[in-house]
Amino acid sequence: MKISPREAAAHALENILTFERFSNRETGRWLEKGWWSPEDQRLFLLLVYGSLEQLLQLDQLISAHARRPVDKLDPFLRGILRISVYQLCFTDRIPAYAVINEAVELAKKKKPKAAGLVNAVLRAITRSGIKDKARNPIVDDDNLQALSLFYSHPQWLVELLHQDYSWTDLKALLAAHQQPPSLTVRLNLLKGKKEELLFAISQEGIELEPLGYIPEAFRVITHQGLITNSDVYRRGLFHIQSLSSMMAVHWLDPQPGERIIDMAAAPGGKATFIAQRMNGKGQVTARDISARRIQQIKENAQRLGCNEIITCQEKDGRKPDPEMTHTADRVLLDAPCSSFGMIRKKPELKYIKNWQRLRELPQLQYQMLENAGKMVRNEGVLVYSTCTYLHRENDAVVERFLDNHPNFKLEPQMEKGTNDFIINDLFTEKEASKGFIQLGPHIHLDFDGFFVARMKRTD
Ligand SMILES: C[S@@+](CC[C@H](N)C(=O)[O-])C[C@H]1O[C@@H](n2cnc3c(N)ncnc32)[C@H](O)[C@@H]1O
Repeated sequence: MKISPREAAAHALENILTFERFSNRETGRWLEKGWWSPEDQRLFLLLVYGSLEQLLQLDQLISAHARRPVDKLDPFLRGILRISVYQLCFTDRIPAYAVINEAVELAKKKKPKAAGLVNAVLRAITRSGIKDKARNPIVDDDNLQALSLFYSHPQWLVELLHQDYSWTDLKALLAAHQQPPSLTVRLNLLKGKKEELLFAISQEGIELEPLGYIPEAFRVITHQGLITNSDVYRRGLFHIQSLSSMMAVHWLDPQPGERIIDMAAAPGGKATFIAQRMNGKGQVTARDISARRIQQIKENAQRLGCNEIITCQEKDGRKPDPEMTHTADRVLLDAPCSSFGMIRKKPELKYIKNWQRLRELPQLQYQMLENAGKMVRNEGVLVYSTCTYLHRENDAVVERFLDNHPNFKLEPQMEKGTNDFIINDLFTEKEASKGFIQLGPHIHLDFDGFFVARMKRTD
């Protein structure tokens, strides 16, 4: 039965936070029902993503006014309160009385006895004049607790980031996480010339603008409904991909006819771009530990028309693979990581609670990098990337690998020549000449947080 965008947002929020569903999948699931007008779809997304972005502030207000911790509230009521407080404190377009009425009606539908509590909490928050306080930047500097609350990042995460970032950079980073991310796509030049693809895509009401850094990269300006439901998407004319992801493939610099191994390839964003950069000629081995996610590589490769040169293999990258020793021209290890660089797109990542996994990541990454290195031929290239900011998962892993393998050296790919377009627009030549780069949305606006290092083997 069709429900309103507000009711769906309350459910979606709780599914994401309680059952740890990814926000993109959960919101996609609701949008696919095709229930709402474009305006209502936007409202739904605003309520889900806005509430996730500001969750800690919202919860603090709710707990204070409900006189009990949010986690003691019924999940659906909690969802209603969260999206309503978000509207009261962080949006201007809906008057307070309308927000409160809607919330009370929703509560009555499922939990009639709790409608009074919802009404009382929301009225008290409205009367408290909290709106301006919630939005004003904190004046009080260097206070971890204040930063944590204001930017809605748990204190442990702020502390973790502060181990690697100065106060100024930390604040800029947290603030950048509150900004909406760009939706970027990669044109699939295996399916036609750039102009032909752009024309076909525009015919379906999807407006794109070029992004100077990478020739295949475009920002989506307007589109109707779910972009993945469009015919041009289904026909594989483009792939939704972050600029950072595309850049990692440019750093790898795959060439037609080569043999490339992608060690952690699912869902295949980079593997399919590698195949595209090779003009569909050569051999890409796309491996992953997850059989379910390998299926996604296959679907993407099929849709993008590069399935003939991509071979999928279910493989644990921690285990050595003697048969493949020295066989690859280039190996990409886009390692499993804490993914904090994706917070703008998946704000729920801020609230993860799997500490054990976080602690184990550097060792997992190192083990996989060791095995990746063994597969590279002499004079071949090894690229290590992650979508996180933490030194211990990035430079520290690479440094340890280089210390133990003197036959590998960092290689500055960004020399004058092949990849000038990236240097000119994004990095200074000095930055680009180090052989690795840490990207962050506080400096490189359109990019997700990302790390890439390029190494060359010389025996
Ligand atoms: C960052 S994602 C890869 C994204 C992919 N390169 C792309 O561009 O679409 C990391 C991947 O590592 C895989 N993974 C995790 N542990 C692994 C292991 N021990 N061996 C191989 N793959 C692993 C995960 O299943 C996940 O698909």
